[in-house]
Amino acid sequence: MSILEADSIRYNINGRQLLSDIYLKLETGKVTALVGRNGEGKTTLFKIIYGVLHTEDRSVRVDGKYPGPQLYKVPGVLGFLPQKTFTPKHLKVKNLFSIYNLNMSDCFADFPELAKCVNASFGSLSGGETRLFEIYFIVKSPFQFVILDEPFTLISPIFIERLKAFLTKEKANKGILLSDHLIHDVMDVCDDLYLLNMGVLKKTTIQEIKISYLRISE
Ligand SMILES: Nc1ncnc2c1ncn2[C@@H]1O[C@H](COP(=O)(O)OP(=O)(O)OP(=O)(O)O)[C@@H](O)[C@H]1O
Repeated sequence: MSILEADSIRYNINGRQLLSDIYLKLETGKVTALVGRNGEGKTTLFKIIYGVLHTEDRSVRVDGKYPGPQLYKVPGVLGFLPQKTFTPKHLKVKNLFSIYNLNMSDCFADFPELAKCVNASFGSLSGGETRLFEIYFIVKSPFQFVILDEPFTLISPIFIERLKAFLTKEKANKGILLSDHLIHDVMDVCDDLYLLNMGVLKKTTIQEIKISYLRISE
């Protein structure tokens, strides 16, 4: 098992303390979820952990060692799915599988509805198809950990169900950190759950989220 710990993270934006003294732990074999309302700083925290956004106060350890501030430069440790698409539109889907060195049949076994896209150029796909392929490429790439920023958003219900099954299977090989506003889908797949509220990150439970965040009383 491997552990990634993000510790002592603070970040100020326009004089406002967006993140204060954050501690977050990821483990391989688990899906860890981060929930919080719009603008709470979830994406900002992801970018800081990944190393593309600088802050003076940041400590990220992988198995107790410090790989350096730009984790994205360290091979095989951490992959990141941003909210916006990042794949060049002119590339054909089948060529992307070659670039990522991934097997198309494996992908279409998990997502049969995507098989029809194999000869299409990436730019001609629907928003949901685009998103699923990018999630697939990041999750299947040889990283110990992956961060998925809003993987369920923009995806149709059938694809969400397939994606949840896929993530539940793939966590056997890696640690997955995700955030999404589709809280019920998040709760279906997560093993560990954190709530980001007013700059403070707190480990929580599904029960607590239902009561305090979704206002569902049972
Ligand atoms: N480059 C920037 N310049 C100024 N403000 C920014 C910048 N990037 C983010 N912010 C602000 O920082 C806050 C946190 O943004 P962030 O995108 O991290 O939130 P989030 O929790 O991911 O939100 P959402 O759930 O809507 O995606 C927001 O108030 C946002 O407007």
